[in-house]
Amino acid sequence: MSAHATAQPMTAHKSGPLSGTASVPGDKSISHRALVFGAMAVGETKITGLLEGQDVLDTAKAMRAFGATVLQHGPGVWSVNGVGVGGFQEPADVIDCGNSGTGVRLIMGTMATTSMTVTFTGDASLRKRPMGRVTDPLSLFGTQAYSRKGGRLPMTVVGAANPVPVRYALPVASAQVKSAILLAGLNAPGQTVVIEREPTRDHSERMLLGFGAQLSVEKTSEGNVITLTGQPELRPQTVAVPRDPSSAAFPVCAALIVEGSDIFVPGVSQNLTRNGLYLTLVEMGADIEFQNPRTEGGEPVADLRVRFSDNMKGIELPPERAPSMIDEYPILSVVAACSNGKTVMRGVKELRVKESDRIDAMARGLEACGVRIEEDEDTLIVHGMGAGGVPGGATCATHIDHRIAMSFLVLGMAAKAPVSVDDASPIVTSFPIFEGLMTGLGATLRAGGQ
Ligand SMILES: O=C(O)C1=C[C@@H](OP(=O)(O)O)[C@@H](O)[C@H](O)C1
Ligand SMILES: C=C(OP(=O)(O)O)C(=O)O
Repeated sequence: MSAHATAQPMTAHKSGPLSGTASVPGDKSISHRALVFGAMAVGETKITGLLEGQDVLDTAKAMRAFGATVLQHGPGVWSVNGVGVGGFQEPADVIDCGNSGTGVRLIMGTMATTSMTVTFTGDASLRKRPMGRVTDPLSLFGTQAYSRKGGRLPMTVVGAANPVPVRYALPVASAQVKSAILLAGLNAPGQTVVIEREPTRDHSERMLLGFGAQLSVEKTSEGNVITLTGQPELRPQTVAVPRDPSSAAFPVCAALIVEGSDIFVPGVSQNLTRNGLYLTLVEMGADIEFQNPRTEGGEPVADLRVRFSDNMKGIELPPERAPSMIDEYPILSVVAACSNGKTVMRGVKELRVKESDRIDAMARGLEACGVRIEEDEDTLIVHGMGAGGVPGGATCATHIDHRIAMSFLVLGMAAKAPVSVDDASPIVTSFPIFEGLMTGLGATLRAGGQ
């Protein structure tokens, strides 16, 4: 099942100017949700622009195991014939979510308030990640979970047959935890309330409303108070998945640091819960034009024209921005290395529980490439070496983490000497066309190490 059973080393060489259009695939968060919410609805949900990355394909497989009919009709064009949570069947085998935290946590939420018992597992990366953050609040509904030590997968979840609604204040800023509780709340009679002090990506709230859920969001001094009324089934939808701003980050950042580049990146989300990287890059002095702002698939988007920016400056990022760019810190740290002065990222300890410990992975790889780093549990500081100033010439460990692999390959496009990654195979989880898209812009990526 693992997308990365065999390691695939890859090397990025210093690139000439990048040019052309970078059309990135569909948003991963919205793609997972389209499949899961579609399965929880009764009837046919039609999806266009679905990300066909391994994480999302694993969620499609899981939804089939619960009894939904999930079909691909063409590239990105899918349908889900949902049976509603009430019509879910107990999967006959273990649900393997591969590399995907979003997949496993959302799916736990969907079955937490049913009378089913489901065993979940994942690849070596997912089996290290904490699941207690989801099963603790789910236990308030009456759900039980039996896991390996430390709340790790494999884990068996026994749904609550007679769930009670829940009121829960999130102790960590996590859209996955928020979403799992909301999905469990759908099958609990009465009102389930989730309070988030710091806003996290709001795709579940937006999409659940489209799928006919009764949900309100109130902004209070405690933060966002999200109230959802339990109801037996959702209404099927037509979902047009917008492009993924977290994937767009890679060609955008590559163009900013590769001398002479000038690229066009259409349809990048301007959703305030996702656009922290783009705000940060502008503050650092990036040459990005935001053109043709509009709404696509229910999300505010703009087309980006991005040009090489040889005089970007390091900044201190406001910690409260972290949830809106949580997956973008690895690639930001590459831009920081190619900027002048230091970039200070505080309040980022969540990065330690992603596909890898991303603070450690970026720190070690950047150091190997000649960049000075400071770090503590919750902080990463990168001392910039200016455009074209990073020596490179190292092989960086990716720890089964797609974003670490892509970040170091982008660094190799701008560094003095090639940069290799020990394993590029995890890239298929979120950005299966990364290699073709980047080489199409003019990058030189070669299979194998140095
Ligand atoms: O809800 C989602 O789709 C996601 C939420 C984030 O995780 P957390 O909820 O753990 O912050 C993010 O890192 C992940 O890539 C996708
Ligand atoms: C953290 C990520 O994904 P997930 O939590 O779904 O594995 C990511 O894509 O960067």
